[in-house]
Amino acid sequence: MGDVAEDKSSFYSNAEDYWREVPPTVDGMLGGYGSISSIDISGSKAFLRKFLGDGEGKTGKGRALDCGAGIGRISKRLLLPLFRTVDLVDVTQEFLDKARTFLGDDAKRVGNYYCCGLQEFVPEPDRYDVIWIQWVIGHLTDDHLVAFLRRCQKALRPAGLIVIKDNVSYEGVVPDDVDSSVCRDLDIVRRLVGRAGLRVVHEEQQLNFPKEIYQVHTLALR
Ligand SMILES: C[S@@+](CC[C@H](N)C(=O)[O-])C[C@H]1O[C@@H](n2cnc3c(N)ncnc32)[C@H](O)[C@@H]1O
Repeated sequence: MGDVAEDKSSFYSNAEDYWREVPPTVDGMLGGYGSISSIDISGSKAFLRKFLGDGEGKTGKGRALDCGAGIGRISKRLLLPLFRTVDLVDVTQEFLDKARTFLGDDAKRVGNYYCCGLQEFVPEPDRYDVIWIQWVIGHLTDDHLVAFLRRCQKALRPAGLIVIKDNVSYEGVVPDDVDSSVCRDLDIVRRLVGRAGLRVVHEEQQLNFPKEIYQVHTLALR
């Protein structure tokens, strides 16, 4: 990832400082683009439905993990409607506190709220049917992302699936000094996924997002 994250500790602490100041709202989660949340969720639902079901080789609907969950925007409208139980992990405690009310009645079906950076988080082995990682990989260094994906693979149930949905740059690694993150191009993301020993089993571009923002791609991994 070059120089950007050479000083790893400030790369992470600057991001934590940034997110601590962001309001715990859908708009806050999406950098002022709260209005695209419905399109995002509809696209994700259609993507995930291709894999879920009861037959041989289908992904189960028991338990999902929402990574970099924030206030639970994705848990509320995508994961809790599809899975019996959902765990949330995020580095910002205030967002997880907000999730408890934001998720309403369905908060009953949240198993755990883990306040932890993904660079340190160890999901329990053999636990999840789906591990959803959206708009957060840019906060991890290359090595930490690869290591996290490896731990995620161990945490999957049979026929389980890891999904990365994130911004992709046109070319190379584009740093964002405001929130202390990077945006990688699709080839770089695919290479890191390969280094983690995972295979891309399906890939789509999210359509109908505003033209001025990064392209967003969704990758299903096993
Ligand atoms: C752009 S928001 C996306 C939230 C959610 N995934 C969504 O799409 O609504 C990024 C989230 O990542 C969290 N975050 C930032 N760095 C993190 C890290 N190293 N580990 C875990 N979460 C992190 C922030 O607290 C914030 O909730």
